[in-house]
Amino acid sequence: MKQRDDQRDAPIVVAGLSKTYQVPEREGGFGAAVRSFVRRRYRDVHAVQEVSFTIGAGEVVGFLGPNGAGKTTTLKMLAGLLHPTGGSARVLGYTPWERNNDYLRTMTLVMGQRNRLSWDIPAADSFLLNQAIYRISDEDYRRTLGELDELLELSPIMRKPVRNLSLGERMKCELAAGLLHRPQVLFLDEPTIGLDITAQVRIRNFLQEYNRRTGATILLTSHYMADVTALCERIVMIHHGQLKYDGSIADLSRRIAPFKLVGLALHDGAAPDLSRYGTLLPNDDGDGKQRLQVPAADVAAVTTRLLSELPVLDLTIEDPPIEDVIERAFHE
Ligand SMILES: Nc1ncnc2c1ncn2[C@@H]1O[C@H](COP(=O)(O)OP(=O)(O)OP(=O)(O)O)[C@@H](O)[C@H]1O
Repeated sequence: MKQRDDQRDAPIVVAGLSKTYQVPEREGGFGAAVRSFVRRRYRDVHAVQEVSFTIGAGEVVGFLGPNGAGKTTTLKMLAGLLHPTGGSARVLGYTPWERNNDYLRTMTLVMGQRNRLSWDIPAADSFLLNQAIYRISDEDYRRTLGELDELLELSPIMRKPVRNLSLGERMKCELAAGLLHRPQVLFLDEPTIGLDITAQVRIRNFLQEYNRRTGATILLTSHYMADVTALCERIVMIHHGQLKYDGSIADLSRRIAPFKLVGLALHDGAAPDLSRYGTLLPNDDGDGKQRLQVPAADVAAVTTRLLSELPVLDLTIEDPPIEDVIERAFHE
């Protein structure tokens, strides 16, 4: 069914979305294996439970959660690969799992851990196949490939068989294959997984630029917080399939970790009792500084005292690492 009536509204609207998998269950041993042929028992795995969120046009949102939280299951439902057990979702006005061709031509799902390029042929050949599948005109194909080449530097790599590419080169080609049809909505599942820092930064910069140029809406999962802080102002967090947080990283940080870290280097020989100024943290940064955890509201007063009372060589004020904030939020 074609449903373009609410396209003016938010491109992604998820309401009470749920997915329960039925997993066959049996005990170990030969007897149990035989019995399971006769009567198979199933266990319910509630992978996604009544999750709701709305994503506006052009937003880049980080979708976070620990292993097994239900992120991939949610993305697969939104990409039309899985039917939910409950709730609804509308993406660009379509119900994803109805798999309307117009819908499939306007979104993409790129999974960092799955290959969709053929291993034995050059990516350039898979791109041509995608041109045919998505019915992209020659003119649009040339233009988009040109842009992707400019941003991802594909020319040196797209004519080699995919099996001969490095992980980072393959990921660039995977992204290009997923974007040739210029989707308006991108679901990205760990797009930088396994890449070295340089390649991660490249992909990150590319996604930023793609979003700026095309206004595409992006929902992405990543276990690298640097991806999330660089790309997303907003995060949606799930845990055990349930929505845990939806909002800005800064608000989460203020709520979960309302303190700052004051880094302090003192002149040689000075060894005062720093616990009078805040909570002294183990020094594991290797930068020779001691770190004090200080309530955000007291930072100005505490640093004034430190500077006037101690022989300070260097003093820094830092936000708590985002990894710590997210970790605390999951266990709140
Ligand atoms: N096809 C399946 N059949 C049965 N259970 C599944 C299936 N796919 C996922 N699950 C289970 O559903 C839950 C959510 O899995 P999902 O892959 O969506 O999590 P995730 O947040 O993407 O995790 P990760 O960060 O490890 O990739 C897990 O308990 C997982 O074991």
